[in-house]
Amino acid sequence: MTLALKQLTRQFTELAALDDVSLDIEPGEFIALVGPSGSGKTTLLRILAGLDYPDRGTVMLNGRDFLAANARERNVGLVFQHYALFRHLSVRENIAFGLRVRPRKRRPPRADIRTRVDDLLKRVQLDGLGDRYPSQLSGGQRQRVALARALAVEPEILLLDEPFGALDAQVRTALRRWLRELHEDLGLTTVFVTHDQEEALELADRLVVMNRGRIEQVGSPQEVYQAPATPFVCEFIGRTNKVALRRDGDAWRAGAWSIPGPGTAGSAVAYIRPEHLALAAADGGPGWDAQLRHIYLAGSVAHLDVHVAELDLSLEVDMASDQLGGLAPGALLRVAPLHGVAFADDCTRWAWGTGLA
Ligand SMILES: Nc1ncnc2c1ncn2[C@@H]1O[C@H](COP(=O)(O)OP(=O)(O)OP(=O)(O)O)[C@@H](O)[C@H]1O
Repeated sequence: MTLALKQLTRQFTELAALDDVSLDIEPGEFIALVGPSGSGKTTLLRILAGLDYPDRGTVMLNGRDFLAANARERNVGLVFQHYALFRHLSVRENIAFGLRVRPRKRRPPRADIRTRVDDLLKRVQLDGLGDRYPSQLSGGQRQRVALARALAVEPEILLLDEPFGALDAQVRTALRRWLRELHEDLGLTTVFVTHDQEEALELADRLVVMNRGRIEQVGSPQEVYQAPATPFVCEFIGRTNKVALRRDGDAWRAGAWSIPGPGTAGSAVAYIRPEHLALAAADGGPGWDAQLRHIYLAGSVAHLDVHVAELDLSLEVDMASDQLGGLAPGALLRVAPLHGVAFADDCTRWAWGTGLA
């Protein structure tokens, strides 16, 4: 039941909202669409939902034209960021709506609808609130009702656009784990739009990173994080340090540190994750002399701001808080990149260190 998107293009203005997007979504997959505002995520979701149509391209499901089916026939569940509930219906009635409006032949008996609504209320942790009206709920509770309503019709494909955008961090974390379990329990195929990278990295089987209507990279969270395919992905997913390199014989050099690398271009940029910078006492090994400026403690992780005078560059180094020892601002250190990827001016990409591709 692969959902095969081929060369989708959607043009509202001169700049295409979707530009030649192709993607195969496998049954049971949890896909996260990530990208900056305006990159085309919602447009893609709306096309899958049957709320919009591409100017070019196809979507096939089991070899059948998915775009030819109307929104109801597609068997998708939808939750948008501001997906209004019916204000004049109670929570129960909202959840039951999709079942009640079915043609008589496909409509479950009343008692079954009641049982299913009870079950969904429990699943979204709103049992006891079924008789309230949307105006009597918090924003987060309303989104959970919207989710329950989308699930009531037992969709095969669940489409979610920033469903937890309105929730506070703790509830959000709890709900996303719950959503992942639900996705597995119900055997759903889920496409999830989020601005929150951490959410995407934690939840998804595969991330689709979008930029200006195009797909920059598709891969598992680990692939996208550890082996970003483009400079955009390096900067958009996770945090990274950027170090300018120049060609030096067979190597690429930044001050006292150099790495081998291909290409004939004159300059390049290395992208190094904060946790891939190692700190050591100043012993003259490969790396840079640096001074520790600040330590920002964030629970189990410490973010260190170190300054490399020879590059006139501040770098962010992450380490486990319990490894800090006696480190204090002002300390003189040696900083050495362990892994990273680099892109030369002519777009040649290479990785160094272990565990990267
Ligand atoms: N109905 C429309 N008419 C004109 N332009 C539109 C329309 N819908 C979307 N766009 C434009 O298409 C581009 C992609 O929009 P889209 O909503 O898909 O982005 P997004 O990645 O979902 O952004 P966000 O994260 O802010 O929701 C934007 O430049 C947007 O302004």
